[in-house]
Amino acid sequence: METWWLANSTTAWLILGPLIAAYAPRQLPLSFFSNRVWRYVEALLAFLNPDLTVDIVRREWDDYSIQSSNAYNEVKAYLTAECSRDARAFRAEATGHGDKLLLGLRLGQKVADVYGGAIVWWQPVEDREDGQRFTRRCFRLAFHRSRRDLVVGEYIPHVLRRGREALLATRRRRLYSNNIITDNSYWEKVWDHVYLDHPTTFDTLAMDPARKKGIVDDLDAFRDGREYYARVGKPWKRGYLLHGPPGTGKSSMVAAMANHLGYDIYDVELTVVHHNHDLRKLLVEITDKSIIVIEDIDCSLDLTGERRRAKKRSSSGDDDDDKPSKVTLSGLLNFIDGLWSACGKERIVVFTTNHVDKLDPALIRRGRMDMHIEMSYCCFEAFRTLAKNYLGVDEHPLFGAIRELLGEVNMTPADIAECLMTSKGRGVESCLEHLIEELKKAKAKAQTDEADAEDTAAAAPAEAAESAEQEEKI
Ligand SMILES: Nc1ncnc2c1ncn2[C@@H]1O[C@H](COP(=O)(O)OP(=O)(O)OP(=O)(O)O)[C@@H](O)[C@H]1O
Repeated sequence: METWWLANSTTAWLILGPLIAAYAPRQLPLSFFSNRVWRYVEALLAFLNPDLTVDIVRREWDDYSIQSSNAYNEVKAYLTAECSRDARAFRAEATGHGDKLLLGLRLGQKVADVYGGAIVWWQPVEDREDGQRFTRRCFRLAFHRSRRDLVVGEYIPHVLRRGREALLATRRRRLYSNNIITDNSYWEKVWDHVYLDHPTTFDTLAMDPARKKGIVDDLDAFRDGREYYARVGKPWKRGYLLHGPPGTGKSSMVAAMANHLGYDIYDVELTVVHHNHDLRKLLVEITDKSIIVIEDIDCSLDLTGERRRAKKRSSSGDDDDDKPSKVTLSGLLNFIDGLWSACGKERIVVFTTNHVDKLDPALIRRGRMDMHIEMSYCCFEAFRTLAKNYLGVDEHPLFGAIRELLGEVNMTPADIAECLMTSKGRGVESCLEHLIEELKKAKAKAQTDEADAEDTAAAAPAEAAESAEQEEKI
């Protein structure tokens, strides 16, 4: 009899237990049970369903913002590297390295992991919380409640650390560009990306070697500066202003920086960002270890005009002036040192311009743009790098003539690279001779332009006097 009762009650609990655990209301009115009875019920429920779960969500959001989660990507990388062998259903992704595919867990696929003697379960799931309009994707971690301290205190940090390492090892760097943001795009993708395969490195970038070394050292100090930035209480961010004529290598410098540091590039096209608050949407989606670039910043927005307009408004007392529909200087300054300082780390911002004198000093003051780098016309040392890149030579008897001409004439590295490319296949000597011809032509043109300018300057007072005389007669 006793055995029968035990068998039947055990079977009943095995069937009913999970149902009670799943459906029992969490907050029954306390008046219904005495405290003590309720505690027994809680203990029973815990006994029947002792697992705890933690969701690592892909995107974190509150009522006002949405943010990609680094932790989600790290968990994904960890599971792909360490646990996917036991899975049966996969999701394949291109690695970008040859024909290899990376196999990740498919939605719903459960895998086990063992750590410190504890078994935990991972499952990628998609669900919708009560009251939420949108489904959310997450990795759900389940473990026995007795392992809570081990899992939360040691296992999760271990997973994130290993995931970060796996991401770094398999990562293909990306070049992001921003989409047009509409009012509906709160939940849409604000960045698109392609994989970054730019060949420029600091070895192939043509510029004065001492200045190049200064920049590389500065980048290295930044990359290794986690503790330094924490100690001095500054956000781990750095700003570079690249200025110089077209074709001197500003974009190439950004690519070299990204290749050197192993960072992604976020290329911000400000002309399609219609409001200051849209910059915020872009910013919160940017991942750490990235370079944010705004090219030709002087052309991207009326940075000088906004201050003038502000002055005019305050003098006329007209606050209801039509608001600028585009990003303003103050919006951009907030972007750089407001929110920008408050979230994310290990980020670099780069502005490029052909006209540094047009920029508002507030935008480029030290602290916002920490290092101003002038990209200038090709010097002889820079030419040597180009000769090595394009012709594969370190020395040549014609280098002397080229050195002399480069001291007298301004030619951009882009123009020199073009000369060396167009004469490809003709042999080194012939290439260099072609370049010398081009340099001589450029020198002759510069001399003619200078003479013309002098003539115009000399003629100007005589012309002014003549027109004044005519005005007097009238
Ligand atoms: N310093 C340089 N070192 C090596 N190559 C260079 C350099 N400058 C220019 N080039 C060559 O010229 C091309 C154009 O250069 P790049 O776009 O980097 O110049 P830029 O200063 O950004 O020009 P722009 O102001 O017009 O955008 C590059 O693809 C590269 O081949």
